[in-house]
Amino acid sequence: MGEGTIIAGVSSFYDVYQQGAVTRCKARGLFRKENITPVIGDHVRFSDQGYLEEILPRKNQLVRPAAANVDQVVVVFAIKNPNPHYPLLDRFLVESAQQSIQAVICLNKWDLKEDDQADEMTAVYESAGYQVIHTSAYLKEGIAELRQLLEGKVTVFTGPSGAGKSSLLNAVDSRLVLQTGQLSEKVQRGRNTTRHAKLIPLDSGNGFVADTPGFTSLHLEHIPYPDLGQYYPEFLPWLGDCRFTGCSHISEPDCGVKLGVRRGEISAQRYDSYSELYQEIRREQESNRWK
Ligand SMILES: Nc1nc2c(ncn2[C@@H]2O[C@H](COP(=O)(O)OP(=O)(O)OP(=O)(O)O)[C@@H](O)[C@H]2O)c(=O)[nH]1
Ligand SMILES: [Zn+2]
Repeated sequence: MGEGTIIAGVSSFYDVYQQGAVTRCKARGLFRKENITPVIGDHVRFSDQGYLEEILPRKNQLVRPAAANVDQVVVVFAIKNPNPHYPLLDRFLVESAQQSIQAVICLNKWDLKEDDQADEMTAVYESAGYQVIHTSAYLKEGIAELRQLLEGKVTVFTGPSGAGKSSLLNAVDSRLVLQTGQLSEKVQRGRNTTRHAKLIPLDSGNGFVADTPGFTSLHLEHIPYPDLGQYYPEFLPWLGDCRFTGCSHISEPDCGVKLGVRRGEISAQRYDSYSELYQEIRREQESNRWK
């Protein structure tokens, strides 16, 4: 009997990583009957005959990509080319928060910086409680910090297409991208090719990363709209000041969150993106209720 981490899955076979060695295992019918699908990141036990026997309890589960036991999500945005779309960044952050996964923001292409905008954004997100790192895959800046961040953890890279996720992974450890085969796939089949997500073991043998194809939009209608405010960490200290329980922080009087915005403790940009997202998912969920 062995124990390890699933790093890749293709139909009903799974590659299980255990101290540098990979064993290809087959899932038993048992899992299908119980409606359990093994995913990358799963800690599993497998038999000497190469069957998956047991999936150990998951600490969390990410939907896109399907992965379990993720320690952190690194959300990569370029400061230019393409220009950052901050409401989309907020959606990535909300999705991680909802799954109780720590998110770190990586502002890439720092070599293209021309004005103070990226510094201002850094301040907005740092004051909201996020760790923000600055990188340039071109100039190899911030790469040591990024590498350190990955050590000993299971990390999923996400962010819009073209932000530089593959380039950063390549700068951290050239084997990472070679193993995903992504660069060559891109050349052969054009951009945005879909692949199965894989966990790639870091050079040090301690930690894994998964790259994901870039998203250009992210729908969050699975998040109940009354909960949305909980996923903006800078709102939390103000929630106790709302007069009404279940306050939407939009139209009610005596709202703690709005007070935080007036006092300059919550960024107006973050509040506006909250309010827009709230109304969008509320509309969606209310119209579904009558279907
Ligand atoms: N100037 C500059 N360009 C970069 C940097 N990092 C990546 N690029 C360029 O940005 C483009 C997109 O980089 P990728 O690494 O393919 O981006 P990605 O996020 O993996 O994109 P998808 O696979 O589509 O999700 C490429 O042309 C890179 O050469 C950087 O730090 N500075
Ligand atoms: Zn409120």
